[in-house]
Amino acid sequence: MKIAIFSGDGIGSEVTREAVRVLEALKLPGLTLLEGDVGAAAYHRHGRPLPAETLDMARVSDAILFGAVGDPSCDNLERHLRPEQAVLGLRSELGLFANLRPATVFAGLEDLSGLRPELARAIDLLIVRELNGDVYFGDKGMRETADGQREGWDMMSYSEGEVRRIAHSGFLAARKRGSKLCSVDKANVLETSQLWRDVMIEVAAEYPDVELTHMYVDNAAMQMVKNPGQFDVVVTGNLFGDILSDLASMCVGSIGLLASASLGERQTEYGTFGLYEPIHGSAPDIAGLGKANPMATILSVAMMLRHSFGDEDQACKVETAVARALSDGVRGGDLGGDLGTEAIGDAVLERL
Ligand SMILES: NC(=O)c1ccc[n+]([C@@H]2O[C@H](COP(=O)([O-])OP(=O)(O)OC[C@H]3O[C@@H](n4cnc5c(N)ncnc54)[C@H](O)[C@@H]3O)[C@@H](O)[C@H]2O)c1
Ligand SMILES: CC(C)[C@H](C(=O)O)[C@@H](O)C(=O)O
Ligand SMILES: [Mg+2]
Repeated sequence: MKIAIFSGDGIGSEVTREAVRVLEALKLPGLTLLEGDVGAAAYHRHGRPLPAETLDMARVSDAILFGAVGDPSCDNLERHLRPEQAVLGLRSELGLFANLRPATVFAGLEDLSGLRPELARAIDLLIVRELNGDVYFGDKGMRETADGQREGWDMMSYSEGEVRRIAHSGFLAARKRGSKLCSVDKANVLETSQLWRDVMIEVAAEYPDVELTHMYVDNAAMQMVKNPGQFDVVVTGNLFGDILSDLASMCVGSIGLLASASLGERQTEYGTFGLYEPIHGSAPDIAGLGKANPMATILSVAMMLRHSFGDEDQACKVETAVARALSDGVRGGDLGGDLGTEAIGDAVLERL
């Protein structure tokens, strides 16, 4: 089994290093790790954030472990050269349209949530975020209006087929959990969302065992803080899912804890091909200081074991080691403690 490691920029390489230590400690038979350049690192070395060699490496791998991309020094480059294009390019080139972002409160962390402990305790939700469409991938540009002002524009759209396939991902995920699916949109204002809602209702007919509800995204943000325990699976578009998942992360305590899996249709001999990454970014404010919490990336390895290698036992082993570390009081700066990235990695490894 081949895993491509794309650690990227900022804390990306720091957190990925710890996740790779965990992966190696599992001694999976026939494991081969490949390393590729992405993001600002790739731009400086190859002139592009997603070099052809990296994409080729992704294509011959069974799964990808991704750190993070983004560097303030690149924020004024032409858009196609910016580091973020690496992760966007991998998602679209590899057809990884279903992004699973689970958010659950770990025992002992209720007091560290941004919410009151009694609200936080009930959080056990999964955001299913569409990843290949929406305003992210529409035409965009800068132009000049008739009265000589600069105008930025981005086209938002979803085709019926794009909504249908993520609807199935949402319903199937709900069926494996509490059978409740909340579709989040902005159908009161956007045609893109009206189509989204119509298609969700059509697909619901195939899943009579799953309860489908709808919520506008502004209300969903409010409800996530008011009563997050009401959510089981949330299915939503690319932009709303991006925002709601960062919100959910603080409801469970820290963005340093939220893992993700990005899946498509490709099957390998081991399972579903996927890209696994923490939901956070390259955190330039703490990059190079050894302060980042690597748990989100380590938990992404667990998701990889589950989805791409069908190894539920090893996935649970990794998740249990992280949960034990947290219940034993292992805390990085993001959770009010003072342990560094490597010490947190050590703590998880000791509990594997
Ligand atoms: N998938 C990705 O590669 C990805 C995701 C999000 C943002 N980004 C990029 O990352 C760069 C920085 O973005 P941002 O600052 O908006 O978001 P960010 O997620 O990088 O950081 C937000 C805040 O959370 C903190 N934080 C994030 N991860 C942490 C961790 N593991 N441990 C402790 N603290 C952590 C940071 O220090 C910062 O204060 C930008 O270039 C952005 O485009 C990349
Ligand atoms: C870096 C950026 C393109 C990315 C996104 O918006 O999808 C990030 O915020 C994420 O959540 O993975
Ligand atoms: Mg994001």
